[in-house]
Amino acid sequence: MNQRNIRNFAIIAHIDHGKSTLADQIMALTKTVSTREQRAQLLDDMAVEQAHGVTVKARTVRNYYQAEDGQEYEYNLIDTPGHVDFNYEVAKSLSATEGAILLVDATQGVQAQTIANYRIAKKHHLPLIPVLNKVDLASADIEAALAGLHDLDSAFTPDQVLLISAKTGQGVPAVLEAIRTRLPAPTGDAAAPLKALVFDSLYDPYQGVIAYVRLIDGQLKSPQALNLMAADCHFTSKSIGVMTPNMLPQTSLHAGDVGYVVTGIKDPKQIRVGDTLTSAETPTSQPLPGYEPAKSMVFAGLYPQNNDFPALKAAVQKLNLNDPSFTFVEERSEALGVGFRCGFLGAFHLQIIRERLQDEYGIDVLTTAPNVTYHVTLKNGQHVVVNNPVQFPAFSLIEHVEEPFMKAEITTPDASLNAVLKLAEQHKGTLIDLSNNGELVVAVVKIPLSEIASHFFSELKSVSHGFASLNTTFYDNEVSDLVKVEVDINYAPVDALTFVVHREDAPQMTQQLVIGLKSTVPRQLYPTPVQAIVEGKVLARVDVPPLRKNAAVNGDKHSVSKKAALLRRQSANKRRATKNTIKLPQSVFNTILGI
Ligand SMILES: Nc1nc2c(ncn2[C@@H]2O[C@H](COP(=O)(O)OP(=O)(O)OP(=O)(O)O)[C@@H](O)[C@H]2O)c(=O)[nH]1
Repeated sequence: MNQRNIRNFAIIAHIDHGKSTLADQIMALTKTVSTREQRAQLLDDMAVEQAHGVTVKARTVRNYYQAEDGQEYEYNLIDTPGHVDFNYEVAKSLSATEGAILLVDATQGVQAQTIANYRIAKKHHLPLIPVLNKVDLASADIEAALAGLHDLDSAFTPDQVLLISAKTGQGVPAVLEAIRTRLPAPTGDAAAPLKALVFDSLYDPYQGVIAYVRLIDGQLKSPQALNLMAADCHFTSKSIGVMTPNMLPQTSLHAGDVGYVVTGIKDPKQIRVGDTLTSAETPTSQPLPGYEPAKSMVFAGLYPQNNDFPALKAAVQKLNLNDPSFTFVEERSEALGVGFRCGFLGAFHLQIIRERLQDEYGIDVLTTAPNVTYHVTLKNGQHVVVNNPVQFPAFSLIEHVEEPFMKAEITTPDASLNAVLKLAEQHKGTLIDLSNNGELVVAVVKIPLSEIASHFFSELKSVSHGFASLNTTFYDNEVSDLVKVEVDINYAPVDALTFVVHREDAPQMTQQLVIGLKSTVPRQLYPTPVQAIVEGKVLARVDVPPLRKNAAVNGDKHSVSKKAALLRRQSANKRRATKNTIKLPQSVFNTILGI
């Protein structure tokens, strides 16, 4: 196809504003998928996506559009995720496009994630088509939403904004026309040496690594001798093609096209998203700038449930190829054996990775409590960076500890502002700015990342009746009063239960933890003490009751000799048990995730 007739675009929006529904509607209108194939949310086909109703991975689909000018156009659509944890995917998708549709739900107007995505697009200098969705709903407030868009960008005047219902299809043909008339065609040089951006990849058990590429210059054929420039990895393509959304083989791809390359490479480590693909014989002189690696914010240990570490390792490597935004290094825990310490973009990302390991690779993992990165300055002046609570230095050696703080932009209706600010305060947030954007208030709060890493987002949704939205960026590392909590079960420390908390929260959290552990630690023949220890002192303790009645307590009904025999047996068991460790089920480790 002539480059003039190609448009590469993405749809960006706040979570649930209707991106996937619009993508499905575009595929239906361009007859990319036949009605027989049509099923709601074609693009969100990953099991985790259907379970949570959100897009996790960006997708690519080629559509052919018969425009009003009588010509046929190639529309390469890249669907992007909407959750805060996946901003990284959005930036990756956008770098493969020449423009985007900025979709806003008319019942909610501009939200935090709309603003964040808008800024990412502007950073890439991408032209945007503003679109208001869900105008079919009675609760749609078009006037207010138009005003919000105009506040966001003065170029978004009401006559520029398209009104649609992605659900009924109303107004969607005008969006298809706007893509052609308002977004530019790619401008690569088809005669120049091949230069393509690898913007995504996945691992196929039969074909090896499949790379998704955007051709900037030149042509791609198959088989062709190719090179990944940053990795200096030479290979010969097995086949090439486009996504419709299923893989459709092609004989060639040209500058401006988006497609896939079956590389045949079996080692996932060889391919990095952001790398430049070129011809091995006539390489391009200048590689593309590539991506900045994503910064891990939340860390947790992942261990195989069934001790099958090699299987976990293979799965983690393959999954990392498809989602390079999580990091992993091997670690060993006394309680759990060999596993990985992984870094994630946020707590939701951790949950998604865990579920993908289970859905896509059949691997059940044990996870430890998530933590952030601590910067510890020791009394001897040494500086230590801690990503694993077990390595948190002894309290007697510590001068001070710094932890990451985030700048959280919370966009909320005026009515829930008080509840939202109270919640932020409970989580040690301090208000640094408050401004109005129409009906909405934007509160900017400085808050420790550790406080928002697990449940903050859902609490925020609940105090604001679902209306508040959150966008976070790194603020600074600042000094906090933090302590390490160690947990002993039957007097033996369980390293995987170690965590770091703010000193003021330690009494309440350790109490909650031991109460939780009382019902999850498997009962033994003798009472099992569970202790939470902070700086050498036991802060909280429970005894897990024995499987059988305790002779020492319930001895009345027995004769003296029977009682003595029972006591002897129980203490012998106890002596043995301090050496053997009790096998702990996942529920024990979940207790810590729940508090
Ligand atoms: N009434 C109405 N509902 C819509 C419309 N567009 C989308 N929806 C509904 O809104 C919900 C969210 O739509 P999705 O397309 O999944 O939203 P999304 O933006 O892709 O969500 P994420 O991928 O999670 O960011 C779904 O229940 C849709 O059926 C519309 O035009 N009208």
